[in-house]
Amino acid sequence: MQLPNDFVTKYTQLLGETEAKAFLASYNQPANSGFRLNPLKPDPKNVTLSLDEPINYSPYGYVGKVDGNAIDHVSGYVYSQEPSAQLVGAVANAQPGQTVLDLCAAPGGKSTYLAGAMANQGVLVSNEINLGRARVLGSNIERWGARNVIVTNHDPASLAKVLPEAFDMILVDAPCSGEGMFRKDPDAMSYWSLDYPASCATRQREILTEAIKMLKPGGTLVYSTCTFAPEEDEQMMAWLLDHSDLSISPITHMAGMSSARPEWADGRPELAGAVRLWPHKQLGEGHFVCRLTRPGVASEPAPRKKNKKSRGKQAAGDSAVSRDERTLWQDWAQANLTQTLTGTLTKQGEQLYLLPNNAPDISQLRVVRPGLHLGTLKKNRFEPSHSLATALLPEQFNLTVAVNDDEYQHYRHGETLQRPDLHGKSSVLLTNADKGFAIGRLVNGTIKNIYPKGLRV
Ligand SMILES: C[S@@+](CC[C@H](N)C(=O)[O-])C[C@H]1O[C@@H](n2cnc3c(N)ncnc32)[C@H](O)[C@@H]1O
Repeated sequence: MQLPNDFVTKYTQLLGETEAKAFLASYNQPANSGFRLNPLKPDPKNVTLSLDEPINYSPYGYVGKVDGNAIDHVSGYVYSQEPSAQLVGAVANAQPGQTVLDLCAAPGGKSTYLAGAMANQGVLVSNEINLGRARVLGSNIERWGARNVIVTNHDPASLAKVLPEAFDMILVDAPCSGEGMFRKDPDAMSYWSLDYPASCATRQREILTEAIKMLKPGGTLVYSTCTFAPEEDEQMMAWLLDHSDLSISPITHMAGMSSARPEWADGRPELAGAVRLWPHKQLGEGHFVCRLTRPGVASEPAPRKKNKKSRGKQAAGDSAVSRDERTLWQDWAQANLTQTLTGTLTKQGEQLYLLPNNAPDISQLRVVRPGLHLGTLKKNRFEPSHSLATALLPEQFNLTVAVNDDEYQHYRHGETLQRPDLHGKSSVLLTNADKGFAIGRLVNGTIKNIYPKGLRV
């Protein structure tokens, strides 16, 4: 790979001749692929991918390449994520019941990690500034089957205005100069110049300034990049220490991890508590991760104030859903599901969602996905959402239909399936290799295809 001359010179000066040689040579090696299993699934290891090469710092992580059309991927049993990116979720260590923000979240690698660790308890707000990318994030959250995720589309400053001190944990996986992406995406190199890290750093300071406003006292902030530039890594953390009450909470080292380099910033020793993953020292593209905590103890959240503007047309809250609409959903759920789902019904247009319990007030936010998508409210009829296929367990459906590999392909093409022995009309969960991947509509022996057009092959 032809690296920019300035890049070579910069890292030769920083690392010294010998280490720089190994580092720069790593760019001639192929990129590493990895994936994570989904702890939200009933039997997460039930996948056809090899689990022979676990990633030591990522409890559900393995080395290997995912096929996007395979049932493991389509059913949300696995998420493709290169090994070193998995350290971020591991360090964040999100807990069930927490209120968590992933501020720069698309396409969702870290958010799916956090959601898996939270076990559908608590609330994860996954925010993405770019609407197109926020929609991709929404569909990855859907495939992963997480039920407690609210996907928003905001710049950090406008989010901070609405959600001050709202989160126990905030992840800032910052937009960066992406020096760890060059192997995966050589085009990323075309943006690079000697000045590029400094311009990325300006944006990172803006993002962090807003992020810390949203952190509760006692909360944790995790900052990460996929670049090696000290301007965006150690120097950014030194700046944050000077501009906040946060302090670094050192990351315990495991094989392959290196300490961050205080001497590449202002030399303060605590910066060594952050971690660098280098491509010449471990299997992965490279990352910088730093965990910081805010002093204090979080107080109980203040009771929600009713917002005058949003009353009546509230985006969040049961009040937005009429009694008839609620009945449509409840009738469908009673006929097709074995368990009641908890949360607050909310709607966007004719789309019905289940907002997780204890969700922050989202009525002032631009929301792409307010929790679990339940389905579409039609006139006198409820159409279940595809999300239910990946978010619910097979035993939560009254009727599941196992399909073979050919039928799996056919259904994903948009074809109907035949089951002459099944009578009546109902919704069914379709499974392949015991994994729910789609909802179908049974009408007297025929399973009509309601697979979303955007997901068809
Ligand atoms: C490194 S990527 C995030 C990757 C993601 N966390 C994952 O694991 O899949 C950074 C994200 O920040 C977003 N971004 C760009 N400018 C931003 C800004 N000024 N404020 C917040 N986010 C921004 C980008 O659109 C991008 O999706």
